[in-house]
Amino acid sequence: DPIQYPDSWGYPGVPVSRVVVALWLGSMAAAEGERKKVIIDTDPGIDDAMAIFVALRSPELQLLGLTTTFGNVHTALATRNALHLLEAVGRTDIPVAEGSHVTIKKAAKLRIASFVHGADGLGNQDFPPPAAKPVDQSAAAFMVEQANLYPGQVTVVALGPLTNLALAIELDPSFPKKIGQIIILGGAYSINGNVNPAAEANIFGDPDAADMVFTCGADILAVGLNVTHQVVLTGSAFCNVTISEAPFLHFDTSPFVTDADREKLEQCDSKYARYLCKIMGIYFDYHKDAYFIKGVYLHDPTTVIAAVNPSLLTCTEGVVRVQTVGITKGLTIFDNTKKRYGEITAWSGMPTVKVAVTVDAPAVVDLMMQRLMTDD
Ligand SMILES: O=c1[nH]cnc2c1ncn2[C@@H]1O[C@H](CO)[C@@H](O)[C@H]1O
Repeated sequence: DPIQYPDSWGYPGVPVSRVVVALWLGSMAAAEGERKKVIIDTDPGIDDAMAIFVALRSPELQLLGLTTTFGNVHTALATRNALHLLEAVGRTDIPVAEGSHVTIKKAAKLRIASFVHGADGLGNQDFPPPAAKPVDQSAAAFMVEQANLYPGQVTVVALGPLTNLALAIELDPSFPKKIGQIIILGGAYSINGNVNPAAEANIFGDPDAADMVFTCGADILAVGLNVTHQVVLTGSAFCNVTISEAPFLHFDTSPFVTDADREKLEQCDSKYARYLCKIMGIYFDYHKDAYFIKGVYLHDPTTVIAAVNPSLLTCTEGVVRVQTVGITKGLTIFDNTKKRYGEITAWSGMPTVKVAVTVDAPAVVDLMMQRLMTDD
């Protein structure tokens, strides 16, 4: 039966049936359903902490869970840190599933980047152990379960080595078709790596797993150092650069920067910014030592933002294979598929992936700052 709306609703005197109301409510529900369901596979990690907070603060995303891996820290510590980060911002409603402690080939000797993030992965802050525990399910099993629960709708944002995703593919060969998208922070496309001139850290961490994932046929977007090295959170205050380093500086040498992003974070009072400012120092020190810059690369937040607002990046499409042995172990080689080679290659007939080529870096930094500088 018709409902009479008040004039102020813009339906003067027009009876609107309950069907219309039902449709309207239905579309509200659809809008809720349109939040992108995301699993973040992570090895926290200072920029992982930033990325997880950006995800938590983004209404475009629904964080289904965190899965943990090795890389910046060992997996057990990654799990502890993931639980701790959720606890620090009051989001213990989000499950954490622990991932593999070894590479896909069961190698236990891992390359851990504690020199980038501190021995505890979070700036050596001596945080107390979290009260919560991970769920009783492996990271790979959690990914497979969620992909089956919401076929075609789940995005995995992979911020560490790709072992858990490779295990998910082994566990369920239909996983690549059921997962909506995989956004990978990994590789260095036509530029040097950060472990050595050939390799980026996440791919170097488990090149065999990476090659499996890149060739699995899923909808994949790879965000490499060629993109993330353009996205810099600028640092504040005095920069201790000696004159001998000056020829290598990418940025100006003026000792004081007053409008730096770090300073803005320090001056605001959100719980996210407060937490991050506590742990960020060592990440800044590392960038000063390694790259001679007054700022830090936003690898992980940029990758989460590729899920939040894909229009901030452009990409190309082709086949990516990973070198798994030798001095170029971890090298990602992209075939643009524009040439028909005279012989069959390791790239021939392989599924294509998308590789990010440009980024609106100021917009990515702005979006991250916006999300982190306000509370819920
Ligand atoms: O020099 C490095 N060596 C190892 N890992 C690094 C380095 N710089 C950053 N990351 C970490 O690895 C990912 C990007 O490759 C990021 O997650 C970052 O935290």
